[in-house]
Amino acid sequence: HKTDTITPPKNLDELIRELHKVFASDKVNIDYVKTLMTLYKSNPKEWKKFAKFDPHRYTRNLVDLGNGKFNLMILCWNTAQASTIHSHANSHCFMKILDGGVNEELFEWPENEEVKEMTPREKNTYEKDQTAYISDEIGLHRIENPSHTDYAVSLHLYSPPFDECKCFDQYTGHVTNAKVTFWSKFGKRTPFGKGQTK
Ligand SMILES: O=C(O)CCSS
Ligand SMILES: [Fe+2]
Repeated sequence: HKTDTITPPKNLDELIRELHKVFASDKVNIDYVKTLMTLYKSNPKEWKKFAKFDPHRYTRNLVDLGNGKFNLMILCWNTAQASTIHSHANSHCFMKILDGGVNEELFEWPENEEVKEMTPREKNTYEKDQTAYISDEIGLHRIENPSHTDYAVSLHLYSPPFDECKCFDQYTGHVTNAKVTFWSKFGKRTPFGKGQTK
C-alpha cells in the first residue's frame, strides 16, 4: 500500500474495517497502518462508550478482536497516571492519541541478569491524532499522562494479540511477567475475577 493515496477513514468503524483488511495479509506495512490511524480524526462520540476512567490505574477497554490478527483497545489515562516500563511480546504496537496527550519514555533492554538501573533513551510527546509505533526490536517504554488536570485517551493496536507482557523495574532492571487485563470489553464492564485477563 502506498501511504500518499490513503483516504482518511470517516469514523472509527471504518478505521476498524480498514484495519481488518490490512491485517488480513501477513506482512504488516507499519507506515501504512500508522498513517491510516493518524488520518482517522478522533471523534469522542464514536469512542466515549469505551472511555472509562479509574482513580487508581489507567483502564484498558477492548474494542475489537481483529479477526484474531490484532487486538484493538482504548486506554484511559486519568490525571498523572502512567504505565510500567514494559515490552510488547514481540508484537507490533501502534498507539494513536484520541484525546489529551501522553509522554513516552524509551528504555534500553536490561543486559543479562545484572542488577542495574535501566538506561533511559529518547522521550517523545504525542498529541491528539498522532500515532506512535514500538516493537521489542526498538526497545521498551513507559507511557504517561503528564497532565494533573486533563484526562488522556489512546487507541492501541497490538498484532499479534497478546495477553501477557514483561514489566521492568527501572532501578534494578528486574523483570516480571504480567497478565494484561481488560476493564471492559466491547463497552461492557468485565465482571470481577472472570474474563479480566483475556
Ligand atoms: O497495553 C498496555 O497496558 C500498555 C499501554 S502503553 S503501549
Ligand atoms: Fe506499550
